[in-house]
Amino acid sequence: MHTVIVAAAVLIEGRRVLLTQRKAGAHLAGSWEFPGGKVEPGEDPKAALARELAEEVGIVVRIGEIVDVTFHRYDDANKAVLLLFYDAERTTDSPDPSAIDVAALRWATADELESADFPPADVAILAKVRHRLSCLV
Ligand SMILES: Nc1nc2c([nH]c(=O)n2[C@@H]2O[C@H](COP(=O)(O)OP(=O)(O)OP(=O)(O)O)[C@@H](O)[C@H]2O)c(=O)[nH]1
Repeated sequence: MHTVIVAAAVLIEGRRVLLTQRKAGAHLAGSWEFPGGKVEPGEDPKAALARELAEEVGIVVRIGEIVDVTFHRYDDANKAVLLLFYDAERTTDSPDPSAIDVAALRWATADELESADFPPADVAILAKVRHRLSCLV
């Protein structure tokens, strides 16, 4: 089994976090997730994340601190993922996000983050994001 390194964004604006939905035919199709994707060999994970956000939802971001790191084995897909979750913020001149290479996107409140809608690897990050959103005034 091989391990894939994945970088994903925690992008919060106005008490909501940006989520994307996986496309039909992909691993975990239909799941909601934190936008991001695979880090290519030799690529800086932060640069990979900025690239993925531009490709998938057309936004320009600054990548901040690491929020969480998770390891999860997907036996059904015969792969494991090392997920690097980073804070991200849109630059002031960034376009609004649009669903360019994802099935859909939405801005979710803390109450809307249902673990069942997300990949099993996201349990810990969901708890952190829920907590963070509920602390915002
Ligand atoms: N972006 C993102 N990926 C996640 C999250 N949680 C999680 O388990 N993943 C997994 O991390 C991998 C992300 O890589 P990707 O988006 O480039 O995956 P992919 O479908 O192109 O992979 P494939 O080419 O192996 O089928 C997927 O297996 C995805 O299920 C998350 O919150 N955000």
